Amino acid sequence: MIIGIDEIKTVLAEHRLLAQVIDNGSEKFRAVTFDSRRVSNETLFFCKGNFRPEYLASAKAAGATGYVSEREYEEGSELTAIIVTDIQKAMALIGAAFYGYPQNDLFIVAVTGTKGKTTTAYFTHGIFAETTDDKTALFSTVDRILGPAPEQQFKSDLTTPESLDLFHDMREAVDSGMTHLVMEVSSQAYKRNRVYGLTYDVGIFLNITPDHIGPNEHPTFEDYLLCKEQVLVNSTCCIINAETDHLADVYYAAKTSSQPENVYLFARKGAEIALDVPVDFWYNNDSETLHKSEFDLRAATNKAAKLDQISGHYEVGIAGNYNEGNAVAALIASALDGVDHESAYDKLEAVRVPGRMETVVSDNHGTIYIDYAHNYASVHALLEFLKGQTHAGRVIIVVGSPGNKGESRRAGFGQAISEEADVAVLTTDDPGYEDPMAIAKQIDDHIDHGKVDVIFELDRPTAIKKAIEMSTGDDIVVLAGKGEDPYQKVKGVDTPYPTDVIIAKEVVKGL
Ligand SMILES: CC(=O)N[C@H]1[C@@H](OP(=O)(O)OP(=O)(O)OC[C@H]2O[C@@H](n3ccc(=O)[nH]c3=O)[C@H](O)[C@@H]2O)O[C@H](CO)[C@@H](O)[C@@H]1O[C@H](C)C(=O)N[C@@H](C)C(=O)N[C@H](CCC(=O)O)C(=O)O
Ligand SMILES: Nc1ncnc2c1ncn2[C@@H]1O[C@H](COP(=O)(O)OP(=O)(O)OP(=O)(O)O)[C@@H](O)[C@H]1O
Repeated sequence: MIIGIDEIKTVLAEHRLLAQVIDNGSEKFRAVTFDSRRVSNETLFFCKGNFRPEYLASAKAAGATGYVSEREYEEGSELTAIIVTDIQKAMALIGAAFYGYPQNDLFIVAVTGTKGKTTTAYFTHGIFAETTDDKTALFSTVDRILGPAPEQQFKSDLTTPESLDLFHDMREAVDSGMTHLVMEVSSQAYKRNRVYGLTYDVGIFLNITPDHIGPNEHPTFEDYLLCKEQVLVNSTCCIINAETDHLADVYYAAKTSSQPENVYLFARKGAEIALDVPVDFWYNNDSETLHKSEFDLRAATNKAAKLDQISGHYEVGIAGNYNEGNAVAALIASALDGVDHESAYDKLEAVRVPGRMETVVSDNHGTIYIDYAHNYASVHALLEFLKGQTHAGRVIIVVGSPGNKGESRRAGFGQAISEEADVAVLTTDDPGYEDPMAIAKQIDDHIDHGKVDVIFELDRPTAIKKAIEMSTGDDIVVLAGKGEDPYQKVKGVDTPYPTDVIIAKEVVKGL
């Protein structure tokens, strides 16, 4: 790939981002990166985030011939300097141009929401994989799928990648024959302008509850909501869960860029809708067990009747009644691309998401559920669902909360535990640079000790062992928050961790 300085200047000027160009003769760039460790000859280097000038010196030594930055650096002397007013926006725009606007060759479904993004992305991907003959890429928190080769399928580091990585991966997907892309879009992606300028064919908004509010994420809930709504503002068609909090705000955001006939609302039958707009699709639970849910979906407006191929009966193979709503969103998205009912039905049943609702069964102790739930809404929904499904004795939960992010989760865990659990084993979950005991105590501060027994055990494998060993056959043991995450993030280092599932299986084997 190659990009010329004139194209860069035009792109930036059109978006009022160009402050100055100090031209040192570089006409073209053959690579773009924000990481000095990935520089090659004729690279355009981006100085962003917690950047240090020595990175630019390293980039220059490695062959960079130009840099983009919000200010001039001595370390970049002799390089062409492109000075911009917003580095993150500039990076997204230049990234799209450098990789030849790969988004134009993809039908893109973007999914956002506090909870259910990954599951909905997997449902949507499952349907499209079937109907496009596996020509659907996936950018999710768990996996990235860029093409058919094994090396094009790998674990993600971020939910929504940095813009240059995003457009690079889209280009690779297109060049590998992909026609569709399903991507999760985090609020942080908008906060950091990783997806600036990108538009989607379909945007899905699932729900919003307080989360990701803290020093490195969003300053306020309002900021979090605003960033999430940007997915709809940048989508041609919008799908909204009409049961979401702040529905009016979310709906008005969708209407800023989509005609009302392109905005679809769905809800569970009987739900009270907080806005006077017709719901396009209603779904109704037929039956649910700990292994699957069955539901019926009906089009309810003239607009929805045009997508009537998805009215019908469905089965999803991931337990948790909230997954029905996630599946409905995926069905509407697929209908907007003309997918027919039969193939959709078959695929939904088979879709699984690693680390969501996994089960380990023990003989004389409780059944163990491992789930990625990691805020108030998801822990509450999970525990309520499990209690409704089993005639359980006690609910024993093993849980921690990450350091340096999502600080509001700590109070949320305390609240959900007080409402739904009997015993809480407070432990470690990605403490970062914080003291895990201090985090555990903050969760404990929000637990009602009249209802819940609390045990502190910071070594997570030992916490899991204690929880399983104390359980009896009627109890439910829930290992929350890590799913199949194979690391504990400690002081900036991804420290290998066997996963909750493997630890639970080992404990059960040794009982
Ligand atoms: C707060 C935030 O979003 N930070 C992201 C941001 O960090 P940053 O720009 O400050 O980059 P940095 O890693 O500190 O390094 C600074 C710069 O120096 C460069 N560098 C560094 C070392 C070197 O030797 N040479 C060099 O050039 C780096 O490549 C980088 O460009 O850009 C980095 C990628 O370049 C991200 O890894 C990093 O995400 C951090 C790890 C993170 O935890 N992000 C979370 C909050 C996040 O984004 N989460 C959302 C999901 C949230 C949800 O569930 O809704 C997500 O989309 O994943
Ligand atoms: N629609 C929903 N409402 C409430 N809880 C949900 C919903 N969908 C899934 N969950 C719960 O949230 C957990 C995480 O689900 P999922 O990974 O799909 O969400 P996510 O939005 O991708 O999460 P994150 O942003 O934390 O990565 C699930 O394991 C489940 O417990």
